[in-house]
Amino acid sequence: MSGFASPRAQAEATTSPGYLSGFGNGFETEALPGALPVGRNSPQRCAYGLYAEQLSGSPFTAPRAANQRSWLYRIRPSVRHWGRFEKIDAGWWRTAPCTEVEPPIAPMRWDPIPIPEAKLSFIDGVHSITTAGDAAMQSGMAAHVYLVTRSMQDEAFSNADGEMLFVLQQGGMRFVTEFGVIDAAPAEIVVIPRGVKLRVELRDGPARGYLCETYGSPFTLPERGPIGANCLANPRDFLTPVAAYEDRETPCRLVVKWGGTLWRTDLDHSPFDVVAWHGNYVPYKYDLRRFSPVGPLLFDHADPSIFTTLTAPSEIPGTANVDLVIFPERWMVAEDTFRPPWYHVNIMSEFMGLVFGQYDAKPHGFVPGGFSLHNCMLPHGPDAAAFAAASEAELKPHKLADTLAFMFETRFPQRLTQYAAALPGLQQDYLACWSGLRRHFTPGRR
Ligand SMILES: O=C(O)Cc1cc(O)ccc1O
Ligand SMILES: [Fe+2]
Repeated sequence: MSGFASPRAQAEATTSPGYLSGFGNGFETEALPGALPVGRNSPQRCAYGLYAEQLSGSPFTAPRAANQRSWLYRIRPSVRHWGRFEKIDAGWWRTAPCTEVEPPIAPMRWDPIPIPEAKLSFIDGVHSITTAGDAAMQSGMAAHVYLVTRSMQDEAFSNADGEMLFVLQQGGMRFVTEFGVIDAAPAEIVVIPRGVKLRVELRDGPARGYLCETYGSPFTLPERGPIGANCLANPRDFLTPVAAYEDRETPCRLVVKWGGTLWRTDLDHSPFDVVAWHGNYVPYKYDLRRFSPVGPLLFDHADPSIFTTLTAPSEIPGTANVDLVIFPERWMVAEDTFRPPWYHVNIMSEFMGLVFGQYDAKPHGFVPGGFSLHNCMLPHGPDAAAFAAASEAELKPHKLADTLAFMFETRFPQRLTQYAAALPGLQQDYLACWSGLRRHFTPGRR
């Protein structure tokens, strides 16, 4: 899987100018001709007086399929972006273990959080809803809602605690990273690996969306098994930015999340100073509408794992630290089948959000920007209205159109944050959506 590309070939090979296509490739890209050493990583002197630096996203000795690192050729090594740090208030950002609230033994659902008037950068705008596992054990995750009303300016952020997966719901955002620039819009996801510096800017007004922070291994593509070599999320639809750098000797504030604490230092230059890089430890974006769903063609409702877009595996096979599962537009064709999700009690815990449209199991009450939590072993399923409609529906082929929901599904029970427990949009009557599910049992009649 070589991503070799000269600057000219890059432009020809990518679907969009400014991006390299593929997942897990050994990419290479340079913003100045000849900035990348040829055939070696650490020449005695790098071109243009750059420093060479390796960024290791996996242990050196990780098996080939999981081995991730990139080589960065930059104006200063990262250690020169490191100053005297002081702790700053983490706002509503929480890190596992976070035991401030005892998790309620109930399915829960929230209305969308309104975007406030106050000026919130991405760093101030992370509002944690759940945390799971333990960041210091490099295991578990957190589900957040971000509310961003101002661009970061002369500021940079990096997260040592985990990889960040953004699901954009409202408002486009520009992610300026050490590897280059990613522009993303609602229905796209953006993944920023652990330790990669970024600056988040708004593109068209305030933004709201979801953020999964995964403390364990990075997200990767799931195996396709008997599905074969195509469909689901196809590697070529993942886009990584080409190198772009700032040569700016002006003040910049760097905030690093490390051990659940936000640390701040002041630099006298921009840390986005990577002129060229190569490797497979990279940020990327993906348009969820490119996902090619595969599903039941004759009868029954398959497990939602058929819609796994990315998986962050744990040490236990098939038991993800966290999966990103999506519920995209698709045709429903199964005969003699209750087509919406079945009723369910699950060892994995399910955080769900809605990017746009309606979700078939919950036609009302679960709205774009809202979210729900169906924790470990807590029963849930279609609400009474969805059950009634699906039980009576004429089973013609039917398109679930204009819809995009998703789930962060983790092996760990999710703890609720104080912030989420106190949100005015927490639906106190969520259980009532199932109260219309009356008994229909008639032992005398089949
Ligand atoms: O709505 C949910 O809870 C998610 C979900 C979807 C599905 O199709 C089957 C099971 C399941 O948990
Ligand atoms: Fe479920």
